[in-house]
Amino acid sequence: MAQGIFISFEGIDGAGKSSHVDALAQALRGQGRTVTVTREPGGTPLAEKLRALALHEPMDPLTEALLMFAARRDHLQQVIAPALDRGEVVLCDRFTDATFAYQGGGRGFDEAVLAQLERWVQQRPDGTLRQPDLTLLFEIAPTVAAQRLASARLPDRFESQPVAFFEAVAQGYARRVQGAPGRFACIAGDQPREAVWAAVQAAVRGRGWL
Ligand SMILES: Nc1ncnc2c1ncn2[C@@H]1O[C@H](COP(=O)(O)OP(=O)(O)O)[C@@H](O)[C@H]1O
Ligand SMILES: Cc1cn([C@H]2C[C@H](O)[C@@H](COP(=O)(O)OP(=O)(O)O)O2)c(=O)[nH]c1=O
Repeated sequence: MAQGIFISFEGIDGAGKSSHVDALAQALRGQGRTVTVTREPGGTPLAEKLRALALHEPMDPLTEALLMFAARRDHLQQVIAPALDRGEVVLCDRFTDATFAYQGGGRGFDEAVLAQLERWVQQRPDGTLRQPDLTLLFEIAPTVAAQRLASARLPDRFESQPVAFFEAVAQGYARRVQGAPGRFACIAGDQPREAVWAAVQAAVRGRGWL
C-alpha cells in the first residue's frame, strides 16, 4: 500500500493554527480519506503525561528537549508510523520544527544536538529520516499573537514567555524553512480566519491532496 500523507501545523503560540487542524481533517475525510488528528507533545497516553510535565514543571533546556523527543518517539512508534504505513493521513499539531524553534530558537539550546536527537528518533529502518510531507507554518507578529492569547486562555510555561522569546522562536522556524524550503507552506496568520483557511486549503490542494 502507498505511504500515507503526513502534515504538520506550526507557528508561535497564538498564530491561529489549531482551529484549522480539525477543519482540514473534515475536508480530507469528505474525500474519503482516513485521517488521524494528533498533537505534540502528546498523542499517546505516555506522551500526554510527558506533555503535562514539559508544559508545567520547571526544568533545564536539555531536560525539556529530551522530554520532547521522548514523547515524539513514543508518538511516532505508536500512532504516526502505523497510520502512514496503512496509507492514511496524519495531521499533527506541531512536530520537530517546534523543538528547533522553541528549544533551539527560544531557549537557545544547541541545534546541532537537536539535529542528532532528530536523527535518532526519526530514522526509519531504511536509514531515511521521517519528516512531514508538508508543514503549514502560520506566521504572525509576536505582539499580535500575544494580544490574541491574552484574552484566550491561561498561559503555560511557553505561553507566559515575553515577546522577545517568541521573536527567537520565529527565527528558529525561519532557519528550518531555509533548511528545507520545499516542505513548508508559509501562511499569513494575521488575516481574517476565512482567508487563513483559504490559504490552508490552497497549500494542500497545491500538493494534489484536496
Ligand atoms: N485569523 C484569526 N483572527 C483573529 N483571531 C484568531 C484568528 N485565528 C485564531 N484566532 C484566535 O486567536 C487565539 C489563538 O488561536 P489558536 O488557534 O488557539 O492558536 P494556536 O493554536 O496557533 O496557538 C484564539 O483565541 C483564537 O480564537
Ligand atoms: C512539539 C513542541 C511543542 N513545544 C511547545 C510549544 C507550545 O507552547 C506548547 C504546546 O503546544 P500547543 O499544543 O500548540 O499548545 P496549545 O494547545 O496551548 O495551543 O509546547 C515545544 O516547546 N517544543 C516542542 O517540540
